[in-house]
Amino acid sequence: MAIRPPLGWPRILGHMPSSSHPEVTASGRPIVEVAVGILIKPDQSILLGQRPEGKPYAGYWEFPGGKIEIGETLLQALQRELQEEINVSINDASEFLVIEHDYPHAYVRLHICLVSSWVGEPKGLENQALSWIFKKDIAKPSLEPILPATLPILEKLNAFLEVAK
Ligand SMILES: Nc1nc2c([nH]c(=O)n2[C@@H]2O[C@H](COP(=O)(O)OP(=O)(O)OP(=O)(O)O)[C@@H](O)[C@H]2O)c(=O)[nH]1
Repeated sequence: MAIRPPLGWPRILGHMPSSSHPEVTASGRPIVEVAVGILIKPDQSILLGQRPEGKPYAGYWEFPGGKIEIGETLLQALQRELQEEINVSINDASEFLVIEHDYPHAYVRLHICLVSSWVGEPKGLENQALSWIFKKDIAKPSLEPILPATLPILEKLNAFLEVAK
């Protein structure tokens, strides 16, 4: 099955959301733009990683990714983060979803992309644990705890994969 976003979705991988003046929320909090990658195998299992020590929510499970740096496009940020965190290189990705979440430490906007092709075997380069989740467990993985903003992504991915069957 080809993994691609629903028809009509904007192609934003070349979009450069960061600038030296980040967007702010109505209450004045800067919006932190984040590139997030869902590695998905042909059998539709997906990769989660555990947040390393020293970061907010250390030990929580999340998708690989991180903040988009000034001057980077979404795809460039995703390529850099996946290389730095899990040692895989990618040429392309498909936009899947954008969600925002208000954490005590930051207000984040997550640009979530599906990645169905990569080079290299994923390996936690920041000493973080990695785990493949089978398709049947995507809606409710047994891994705990999971980042609050990552849970709705798993639900939406599960629904998307069901429809795309
Ligand atoms: N990578 C990733 N970040 C997520 C997910 N869900 C979620 O809420 N986030 C939030 O998005 C932000 C990502 O920032 P990060 O701290 O991982 O970024 P980074 O790797 O650039 O870290 P650094 O600033 O230490 O270099 C965090 O506030 C994190 O809580 C997810 O599934 N994956």
